[in-house]
Amino acid sequence: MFILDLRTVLLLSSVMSVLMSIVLFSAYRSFPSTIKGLGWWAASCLLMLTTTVLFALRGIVPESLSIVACNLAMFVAVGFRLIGTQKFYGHEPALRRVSLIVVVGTTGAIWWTLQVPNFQMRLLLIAPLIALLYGEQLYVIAKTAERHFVSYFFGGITLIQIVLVLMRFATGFNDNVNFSGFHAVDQTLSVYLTIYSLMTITMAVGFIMVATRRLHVELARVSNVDPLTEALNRRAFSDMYDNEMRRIKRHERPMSLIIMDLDHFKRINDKHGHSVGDRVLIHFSSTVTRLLRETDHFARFGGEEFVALLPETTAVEAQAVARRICECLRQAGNAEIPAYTVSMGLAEVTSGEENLDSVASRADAALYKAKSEGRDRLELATPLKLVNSGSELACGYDPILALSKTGR
Ligand SMILES: Nc1nc2c(ncn2[C@@H]2O[C@H](COP(=O)(O)OP(=O)(O)OP(=O)(O)O)[C@@H](O)[C@H]2O)c(=O)[nH]1
Repeated sequence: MFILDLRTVLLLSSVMSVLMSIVLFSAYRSFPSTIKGLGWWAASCLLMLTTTVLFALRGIVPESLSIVACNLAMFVAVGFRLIGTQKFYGHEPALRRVSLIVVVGTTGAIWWTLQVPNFQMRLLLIAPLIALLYGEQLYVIAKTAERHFVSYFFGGITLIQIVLVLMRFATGFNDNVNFSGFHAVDQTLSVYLTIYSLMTITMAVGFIMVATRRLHVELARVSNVDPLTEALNRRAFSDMYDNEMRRIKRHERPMSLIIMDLDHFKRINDKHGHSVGDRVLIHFSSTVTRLLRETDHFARFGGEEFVALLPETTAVEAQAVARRICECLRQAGNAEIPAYTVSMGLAEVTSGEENLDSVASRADAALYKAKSEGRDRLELATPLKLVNSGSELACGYDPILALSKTGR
């Protein structure tokens, strides 16, 4: 009959658990503090190691250690996995629920080990409690994790853990179920414990995979956004522009680019200080982001100059957006920041051949005009074909709309 040498399996699983917890602790120390939960996961790996070692010592050390302490370590380890997962995905950690389950489970383990020894009852109590903890972990992953391979992997392992624990629970209804030591391990239990050991390691791999993926996403985000305003930076915006250009070539729908420059920003800095100036920039960025569509792109080009790209939007439609932004800003002044205004230059992009520099310089010229015409207004850039035609119109502007201070 095929019986695995369980002590060897448990020894290997212990070594792997140590290695995994070292990897997770090192990630915990070196990953950005915005990635939460890693310390809990690392601690859970060490506790799982304790569980495995105590289990392997059955028959050698007293049952209060090899059974009661072993179950306590397992409850705390699975609880830590749940808390780590909740913290990782930004949920409130269920500390009370986990503590309650640990207390109930451990009390049951003490009672049915030391007072009224009963393996079957112990199993029927402990297995569903562990399944509950894993169930909540699966719920958090399903509800919050991004749709990506690593999340499916992590969710999949958690689901397998639940199935394993429930299968173990089902064996509790078999009156012959027992564990009388490593000398008398039957095939089913041997396979179950081997899979369980493997799952312990696989779960740690899952932690590392989701944490690494989060680090990747975080780094990509940091390298794409301006740290003060969280708007895109110029490089990321340029990539977005190239993507939208490809779309224009396919669908031939125009898009609009608006360059925005805060008015007399130097005065705000001089009068209220740099930190208030920074707050104005943050306020401006969040206001515009709120007023744009999710498919629009918004970037800070430097200083107090910003740019918005509105795909599938004509100049006429973009003017309505610009008007909304100007109106919103005029009502912005409060105790935190002074009232401020913005000037804008708008260029419509109709050709899939026009590069960002060319559109931006047309919009910039319109912006310059808005500034010289009194600020707090929008000017429309000369269409590309007129710029290139060499006609009289090529050096002039055709301001379809200049927003007055009343927004009309
Ligand atoms: N607080 C703060 N100020 C900045 C930042 N970046 C640039 N500035 C300041 O923005 C000001 C821009 O001033 P100017 O280019 O003269 O423009 P302006 O005063 O807005 O005048 P107009 O654009 O003509 O209306 C400068 O004083 C810069 O120091 C920043 O990140 N934070």
